Amino acid sequence: MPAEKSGAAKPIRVALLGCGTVGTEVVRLLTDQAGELTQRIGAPVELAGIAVRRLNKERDVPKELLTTDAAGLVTSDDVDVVVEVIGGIEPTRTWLLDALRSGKSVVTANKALLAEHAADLFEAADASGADLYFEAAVAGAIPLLRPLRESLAGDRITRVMGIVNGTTNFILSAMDATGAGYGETLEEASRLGYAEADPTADVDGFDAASKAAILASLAFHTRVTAADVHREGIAQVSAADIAAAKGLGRTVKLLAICERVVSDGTESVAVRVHPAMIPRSHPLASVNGAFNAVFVEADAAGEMMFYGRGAGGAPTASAVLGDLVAVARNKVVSGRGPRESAYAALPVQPMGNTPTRYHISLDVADKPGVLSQVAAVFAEHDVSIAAVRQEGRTEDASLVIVTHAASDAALRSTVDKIGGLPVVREVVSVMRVEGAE
Ligand SMILES: NC(=O)C1=CN([C@@H]2O[C@H](COP(=O)(O)OP(=O)(O)OC[C@H]3O[C@@H](n4cnc5c(N)ncnc54)[C@H](O)[C@@H]3O)[C@@H](O)[C@H]2O)C=CC1
Ligand SMILES: N[C@@H](CC=O)C(=O)O
Ligand code: NA
Repeated sequence: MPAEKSGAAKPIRVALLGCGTVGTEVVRLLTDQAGELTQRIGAPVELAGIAVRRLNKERDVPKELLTTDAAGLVTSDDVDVVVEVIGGIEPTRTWLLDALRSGKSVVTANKALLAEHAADLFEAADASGADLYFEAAVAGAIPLLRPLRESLAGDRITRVMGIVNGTTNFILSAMDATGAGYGETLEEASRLGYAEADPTADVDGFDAASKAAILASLAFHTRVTAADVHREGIAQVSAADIAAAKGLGRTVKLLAICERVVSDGTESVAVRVHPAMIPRSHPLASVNGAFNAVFVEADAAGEMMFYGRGAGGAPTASAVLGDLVAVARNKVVSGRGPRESAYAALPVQPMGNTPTRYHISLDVADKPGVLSQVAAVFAEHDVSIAAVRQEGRTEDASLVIVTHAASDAALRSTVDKIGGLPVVREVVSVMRVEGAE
């Protein structure tokens, strides 16, 4: 009789690395749902140990499981699966490679590690036949990586675009809704467990860039690392930018955009993270707080939207537990989940070549000929103007310009040259524009 039907299946022994915001919730869910998980997996799941940095910190987890010997735990014969919720590159990379090489399946929420070292980790997993799952690493609780790796594996994905960082979305939403300050909102995001241990990873766009690299790799069957992603954070987004967006019926969001590009018959990928103005009528405009939402476009399936909680202890632990059930089920039937799929080996297009649209808000001298001087700079760079609005008949006139799509390099040079015109007092706001009017 198969082990899962006999009721005497060997327990799946789990090593947990890290017991912070996410780790504590993983322990809680594992404990609260132990009976149901056994039914779903066909074997009980048991915690073999929890690796922490300090043993004496107050935590609501079984004290007898705590250890500071993570290296010993991950290769212990008593462990079948390693769940990593520490974060960072080292020493977690070494521990996870050791675990995979010794045949233990790995579940991790660590996007920074995956975005830099996926190739090594998958290679180690292949060498021993272990599983590597990481649903929590992108868009927290939202099932997104499993759909890309499995459900859409028969289709051709052309674009993945969305909001993948809860902390910055929390900050931008508050700035837009109440005019709240940047610093106080970031503190609140950290208190709620959304921000990374070093929140500059969130605000400077590193976290979203790691997630974009993972999404592009899975969607396009290629290898994209964080270093391949054009990255801009939200530190430069000012109250003036938010006000300018509002004036145009738009709002500002930090977007991750992964696209397949075909030029002269050659295929490449473009992967970028930057703030952008989107119309308030756009579905992403109503994604607020720590929520995430991601659009996926595929040739046969068309457009899909994935929406839910992108950060926080319990939502992230939900994704970790889903992966744990998957790898435990595979262990029970001696099966394996999907391996790395990077056969396409597509080049990454530089940001300068990527077509984008800009919103530019200028403080100009209101005298005859200003508009024509500004328009001449656009023409010189082959950038076509979609809309112009001039306001004020005093010394403090403002000129708001929205362009049609042009290469990002041409738009950047246009802005630089305009900023140097004597009639332009200040370039008040420059931001990319996404989404149809
Ligand atoms: N908090 C969230 O909303 C989400 C977090 N993640 C990822 O989950 C991972 C964990 O995040 P959080 O729980 O929020 O972080 P956290 O900072 O609350 O927890 C990490 C824990 O690891 C411990 N730790 C650090 N170095 C250690 C070492 N050498 N040995 C043992 N323990 C060590 C820390 O003391 C801390 O308790 C990170 O990779 C993060 O990017 C992913 C999605 C959402
Ligand atoms: N710091 C991240 C946590 C989830 O990945 C975020 O804010 O989205
Ligand atoms: Na997810």
